[in-house]
Amino acid sequence: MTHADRAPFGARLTDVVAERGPLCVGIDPHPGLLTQWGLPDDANGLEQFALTCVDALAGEIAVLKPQSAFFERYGSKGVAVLERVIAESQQAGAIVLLDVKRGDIGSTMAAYAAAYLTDGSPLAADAITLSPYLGFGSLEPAFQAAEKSGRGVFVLALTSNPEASDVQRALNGGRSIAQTVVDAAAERNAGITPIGGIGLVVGATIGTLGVDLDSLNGPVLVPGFGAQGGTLSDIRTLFGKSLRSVLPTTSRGVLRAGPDVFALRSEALRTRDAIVSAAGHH
Ligand SMILES: O=C(O)c1cc(=O)[nH]c(=O)n1[C@@H]1O[C@H](COP(=O)(O)O)[C@@H](O)[C@H]1O
Repeated sequence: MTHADRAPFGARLTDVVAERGPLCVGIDPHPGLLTQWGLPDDANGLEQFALTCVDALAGEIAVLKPQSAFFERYGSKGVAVLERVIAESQQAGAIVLLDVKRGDIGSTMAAYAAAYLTDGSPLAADAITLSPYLGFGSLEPAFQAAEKSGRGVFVLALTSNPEASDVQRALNGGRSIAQTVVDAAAERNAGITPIGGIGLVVGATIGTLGVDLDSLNGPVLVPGFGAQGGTLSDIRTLFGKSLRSVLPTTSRGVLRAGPDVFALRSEALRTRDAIVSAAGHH
């Protein structure tokens, strides 16, 4: 598929979530998980792990989120596995959100956009994660490449780690940094139906939301439930009426059910069903 016939990301995400339910599963091949699955901590073990995840999940789960670092640590062989994970997951109908958390000066950002958000690149995914630490505006080349090709981005706003609040909750002219990220994303998503392609990342573990997401008009990726201690009830409390655009994501919480393909798939489906009933979705 080329950018000419790919629908905008917000529409594609909305459709796949309507069909498959609101869940993203992270493909995070931790060395400890490889061991638990009886696999060697090398590129062959990585390949078996990652392709088992694709086999179990890509035909059923709306979004898969491979975490790049766990592939990069095996060098070029690991990156080759990541390329297969992206291509084979897309073929099975999943949206692939490549978790790379990029952010750099504009001209270098253009090179990241060419690598991850442009047709013809072997690492092009449907969306990537971005860090706004160099300023939201520095991410512009990624926004443009994504918009042009029916792809999306998820910008870190309130991350799930305990160190996050020093920076993200700091005030800038009376608004928190996180709120400035929300507002800048909202401005770019305004008027797009059903939703815009600039998503945000807001952790399930953050305690209180403290930002106003009402005008975002974009998806919210919510990591941190499961292995990091966040619960579905935390998600419901945090997002209340904006719950419809929330996409919970979990990695270890599902991956620990492997290596059996059926056990892995049923744990993912069980998680998805729990989200659907907690949210009163669909
Ligand atoms: O962008 C992310 O995906 C992300 C943002 C965040 O605030 N917290 C967070 O945990 N993540 C990622 O989400 C995944 C969480 O994995 P588990 O804790 O195993 O569910 C990891 O790949 C993290 O890198």
